[in-house]
Amino acid sequence: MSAQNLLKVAGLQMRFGGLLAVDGIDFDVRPNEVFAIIGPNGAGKTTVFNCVGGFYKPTAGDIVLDGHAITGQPSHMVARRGLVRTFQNIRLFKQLTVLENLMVAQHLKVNRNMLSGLFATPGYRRAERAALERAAYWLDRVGLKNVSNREAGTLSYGHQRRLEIARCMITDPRLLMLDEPAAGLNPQEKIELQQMVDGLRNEFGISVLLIEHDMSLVMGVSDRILVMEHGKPIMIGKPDEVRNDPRVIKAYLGED
Ligand SMILES: Nc1ncnc2c1ncn2[C@@H]1O[C@H](COP(=O)(O)OP(=O)(O)OP(=O)(O)O)[C@@H](O)[C@H]1O
Repeated sequence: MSAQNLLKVAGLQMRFGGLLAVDGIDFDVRPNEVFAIIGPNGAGKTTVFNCVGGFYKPTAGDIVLDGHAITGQPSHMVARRGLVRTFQNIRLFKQLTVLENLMVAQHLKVNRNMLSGLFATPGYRRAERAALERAAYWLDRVGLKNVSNREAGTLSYGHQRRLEIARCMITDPRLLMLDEPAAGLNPQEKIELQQMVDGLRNEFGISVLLIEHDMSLVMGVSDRILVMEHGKPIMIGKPDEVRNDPRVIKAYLGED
């Protein structure tokens, strides 16, 4: 891997029948960087996310994570390489408790040996204890300690978003992909979300790839931003460059 990038996307294209939803998208995400993708509705942001995260197989292009080609690999494979994501429509195990959601996330990663689980070997019990400790740490870290035994589906929207992020972070990712994390949050929750993203990046050295419509969050948290329109790139730049670029203003406001 080049020290310059953790994720490299080149010539990405995704066609749905006659529709070119994404075409000619190139960008990289550097270590410890928050990189956002913005653009009007239907610009192709989610499609890029789904290609990078292993949910779609792109029609063309290359996706390289940490020096490994992951183009077209399924999401569980890219997750093993340290790329995890949240969803626009939150996807938790709603009938499980908050704590159970964090335990399940770890079992997918560490406990692949069913026999040791069945016979509760010392190694299994040790791993289970460690998993509980990690869950307790993350509950505390995202402010959900007091609701650890509540069913996830009964939490407020803001708390469900935090749990989704904790569930990603507990797997030790290198790249955290957040799909419209501010959707449905109130102004105070948005401020807390921005602080959380910033804090996670600083403390754990992760990179963050973000899709978001809330401009104050995007401008406040991102190092660089890719602006898309009709599946194509308009520009990549720092928040100030993007904010003042006439092409971006035109894409959002349309032509008179
Ligand atoms: N599975 C699919 N099958 C067919 N067309 C699709 C599919 N997914 C997305 N599209 C189309 O691709 C285009 C880009 O959609 P996409 O959801 O990626 O945009 P977006 O920028 O994420 O939009 P939004 O901000 O509204 O979420 C749209 O025209 C959409 O209708």
